[in-house]
Amino acid sequence: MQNNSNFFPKAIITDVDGTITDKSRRINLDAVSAIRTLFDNNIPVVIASGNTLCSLTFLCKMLGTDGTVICENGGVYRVKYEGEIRIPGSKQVCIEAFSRVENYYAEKGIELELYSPEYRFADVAFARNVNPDEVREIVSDLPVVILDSGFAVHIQSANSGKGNAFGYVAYEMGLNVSDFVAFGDSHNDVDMLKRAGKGVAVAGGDKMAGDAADWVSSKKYGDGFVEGVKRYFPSLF
Ligand SMILES: O=C(O)COP(=O)(O)O
Ligand SMILES: [Mg+2]
Repeated sequence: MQNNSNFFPKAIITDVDGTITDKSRRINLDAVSAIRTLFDNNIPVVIASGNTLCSLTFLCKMLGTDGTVICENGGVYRVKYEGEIRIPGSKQVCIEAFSRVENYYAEKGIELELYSPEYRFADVAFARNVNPDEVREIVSDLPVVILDSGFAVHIQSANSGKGNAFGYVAYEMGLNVSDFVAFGDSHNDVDMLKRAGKGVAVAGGDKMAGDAADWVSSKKYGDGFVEGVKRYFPSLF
């Protein structure tokens, strides 16, 4: 994190759900417009989410970015559409951990709903009908981390968070993480918010994101994202 007031960011990295969407995952149209303004002014926009590569590729096409994405919370990343798909995460350890979690809850009569398992290369994501802290406890001896995006619980292999992939992506782009403003709303954004030159947490998100950020917007979700973009790129608006 940088604290100097002479901070001139060269790029942004942003979370999706809860940051450029509202709580029901409807995209904020002013956020779309702000992303387009940035990109059209040669400010790279990296999309970093717990979502899958195929859904984020489609989102990038619609937004009009160059396709640079961090997916599955850092389990997968790619620089530009034509870049190689890189998979620092290990799905096998996540599947093993999930099977333990699934059995634990099955004994209590609770079924876990997987999210798009057929499209995931690296992590396991499921519905938040159980407590993420309890899930963490169940697999505490395994080489996995449990992330809570506020929209899903994710099982990741250790060292495959958004923050790690952020470092790799920035390097491939010829930038430093300190050149970026990062935007997020949740626990799964914490390492990314801390690594960036400036971290912005949008209002309405969880406390951990707010604590990790340099600045918290006064407006919620996508409106907070736009507020942050205008704050750090005033000359473009
Ligand atoms: O996939 C999720 O759990 C939510 O994704 P996010 O990282 O864009 O908030
Ligand atoms: Mg989010």
